Amino acid sequence: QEAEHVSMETGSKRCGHTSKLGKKAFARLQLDSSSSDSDELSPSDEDDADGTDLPACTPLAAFLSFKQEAEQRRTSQHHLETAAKITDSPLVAVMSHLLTFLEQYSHFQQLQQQADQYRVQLKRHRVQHRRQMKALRASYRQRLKDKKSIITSLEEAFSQQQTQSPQSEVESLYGLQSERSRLRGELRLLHSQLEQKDKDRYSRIQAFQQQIDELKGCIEEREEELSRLRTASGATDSEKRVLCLTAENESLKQSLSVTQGLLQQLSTIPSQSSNMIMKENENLRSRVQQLEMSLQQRAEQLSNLERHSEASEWRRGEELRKREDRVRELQLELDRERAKDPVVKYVTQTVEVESPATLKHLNKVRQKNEVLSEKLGHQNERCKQLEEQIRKSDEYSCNLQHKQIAAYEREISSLREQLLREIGHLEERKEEAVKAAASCSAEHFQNLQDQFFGLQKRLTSLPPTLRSMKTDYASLRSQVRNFSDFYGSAINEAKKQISAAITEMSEANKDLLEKYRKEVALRRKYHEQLVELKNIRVLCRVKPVLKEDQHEEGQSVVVTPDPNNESSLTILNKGKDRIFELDKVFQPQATQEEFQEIEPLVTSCIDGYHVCIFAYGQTGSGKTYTMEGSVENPGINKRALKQLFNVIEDRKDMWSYSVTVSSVEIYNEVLDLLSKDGEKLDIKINPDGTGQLHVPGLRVIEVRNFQHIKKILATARRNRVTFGTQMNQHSSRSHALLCVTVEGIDLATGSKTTKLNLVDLAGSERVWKSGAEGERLKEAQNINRSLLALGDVIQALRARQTHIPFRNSRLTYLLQDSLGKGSKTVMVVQVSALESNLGETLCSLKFAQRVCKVELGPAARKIE
Ligand SMILES: Nc1ncnc2c1ncn2[C@@H]1O[C@H](COP(=O)(O)OP(=O)(O)OP(=O)(O)O)[C@@H](O)[C@H]1O
Repeated sequence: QEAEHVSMETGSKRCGHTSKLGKKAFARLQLDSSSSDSDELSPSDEDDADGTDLPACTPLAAFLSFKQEAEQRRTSQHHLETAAKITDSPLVAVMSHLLTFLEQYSHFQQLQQQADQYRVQLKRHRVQHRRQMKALRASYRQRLKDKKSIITSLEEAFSQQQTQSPQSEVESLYGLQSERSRLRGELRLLHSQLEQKDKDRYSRIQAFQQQIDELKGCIEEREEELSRLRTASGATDSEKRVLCLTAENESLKQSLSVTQGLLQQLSTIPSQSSNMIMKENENLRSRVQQLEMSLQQRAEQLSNLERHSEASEWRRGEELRKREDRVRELQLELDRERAKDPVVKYVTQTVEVESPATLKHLNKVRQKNEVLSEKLGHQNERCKQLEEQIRKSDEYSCNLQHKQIAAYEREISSLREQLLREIGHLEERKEEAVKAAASCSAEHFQNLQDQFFGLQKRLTSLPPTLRSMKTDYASLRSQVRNFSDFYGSAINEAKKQISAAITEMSEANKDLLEKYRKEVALRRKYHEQLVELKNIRVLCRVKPVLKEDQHEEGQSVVVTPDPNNESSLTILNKGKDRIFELDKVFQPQATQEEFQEIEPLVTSCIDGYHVCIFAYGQTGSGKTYTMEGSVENPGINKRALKQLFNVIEDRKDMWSYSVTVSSVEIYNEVLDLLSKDGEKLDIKINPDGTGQLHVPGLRVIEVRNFQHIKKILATARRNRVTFGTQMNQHSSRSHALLCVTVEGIDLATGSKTTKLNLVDLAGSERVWKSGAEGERLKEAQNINRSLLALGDVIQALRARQTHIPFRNSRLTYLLQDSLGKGSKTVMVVQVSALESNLGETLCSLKFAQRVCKVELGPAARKIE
């Protein structure tokens, strides 16, 4: 409860802090934007803004603050989840969830209000943006108009230039220069405007930077607090606070990074636009410079032309003047000569008549006159030529002027076209930039709007859930309030009850244990009495299913030992379960070590009882495995003899024992397994008068120790007849009988002799199944006959007949001592678990049950 209380407190504190932060951000942003925003609202926008007392701020700031709130809400939920994990109680976890939702509810309410305000602000901002865009477009249009007017004025200037004289051209050049200076002034103005814009942008960036610094300060504060709380040891509240603060710091960092990202975006957008404007201005400047240069060139050309025309005019004037002077001179001379004419005529007439000297003079004058007239003709011709030259030069200068003007015109028109293209291009680029900026801002607003709508939807869907959870929470809270008391008292009560029950139980257990011990002792006593009376025990071992046994695929297991009752086994026959009760059933997975049942029998053997252990069962069911075993897993034979030597060792102070061993094989005939000559033997009654059976010629070896007997067993095993059948690859085709005779001399009283027969019978088999033919068939028939005789003996013993047919077979004849009255016998019936062997398994188990019912009577010590 305390944990939840603390988390609630921290949550509310966090809320307060966040709202403070939000307000701070709003105030700051208001400083940036209110001056330009507040006076541009349309009436409809003002209507929208009615009822909200929050200052106007940019949607970006609103969005950031909103995001921050959402992050904090998420982290607070995470803290409560962590708290629930710590307290490790489902009820407290539910409580914490409810608390989270309550906290969220209050957050959502605040957020809803903020969302409304943000929407209004968004609208305002959109209107403002539209206006800004409109103004921008208008300013661009105005500037375009200005440029067009400049071009038209230039055109007019050029057209005037065409009509004007060189003097007027010079004047228009002056006009153009003044136009150029005016344009320069305009450019300067634009530049200053741009600088102003840059300054504004810089101040806005500064404001954002300040905001970021503040956020960083907040984070540092939180981190300090966090480290302070971390140093405080082991307080759960502090840990929670630490977790809360860590999460807050994370969210603050996130919002900081978001703000920085947006700041970068903001800083890049204006710089892009300013870059564009700068570029444009640069282009315009270079264009103006080009124009100026071309104007200057044209002015220079015009002045050159002027100078050239002036010079040619002057030359022409000079030439004309000279010619006029010369014509005048010649005219005067001509006039003078004409004026002299009557005197000469008279003289001539006089000369012709009167004097050869006069005639000579006359000829001279005439010649002179001819020369002069010739000179005059030349002069006239020269005058004509000069006139022609003047006319040509006039024509040339006129052509030159026209051509140059046409070239200028062409140049001007091409320049004008180029300028128009440039302007068109610039206009297009401007339009594109404006469109891109508009689409970008529209997209941005669309995104923001989508986000707001999404959040709004979420907010609208949450309140009903929150309401229901709130009611649940209230009821649970009241329950939880009383829960700790109730829980404590219930636990105390339960503890008391449990301790009482434990004491009661322990007392009852003591009684039960006592009773159980008594029961166990009684059971053991009765069992021993029963064994004493019955003296034949039947053990069953189920062979595990080996790979080589599965000749057919999909064979099912039909033999199942009862896991709860170690003397019962179930056979599934034709869909029905048949239960067999025996003295003990060993599971398929039973190991060789589990055959401790034989240990007391070995001790009985030393104590003077005749003991017989024999294995019976279908061929390949594991008889030899159980009796002999392998080198790694020795069977009953080795274990029994080891036990025998152990007991002898224990009793060596009071008893002196000698152990002899013989081994026979009943394979059609009786054969000695310990001699190599393979001589056939016969069973006879001992002529010593004890009435016991013996086999004359049988090799009997005295055994010194256990190691010695291991070698003897190996020899017997080697000499045994085995062949492969379909049922067993190493089928023992004979009954093997290991006969151990123990002669014990009581060092105090006298001596006694006992026998331990360990018998591995040949397997009962169905001839058709084992595939026996010829010699094997004969063997099988012999085996089956001797086993039949064993069955008859068992039947007779069970029926307590006076005549027991021991002599019907060599096997029963040899086992007469061990199966007869007063002996202790253990039969290990081996069965296969597979369905294919069900028939043999049933036969073996039926035989085992018959043996179970046999009573050999109380065992008798054979003491001499
Ligand atoms: N409990 C067991 N665990 C592992 N292998 C076993 C087990 N019982 C029998 N086998 C294996 O099954 C095979 C047949 O066993 P075994 O020769 O002992 O049968 P058998 O009853 O003596 O047959 P037969 O009567 O034909 O001589 C052997 O290879 C043996 O190792």
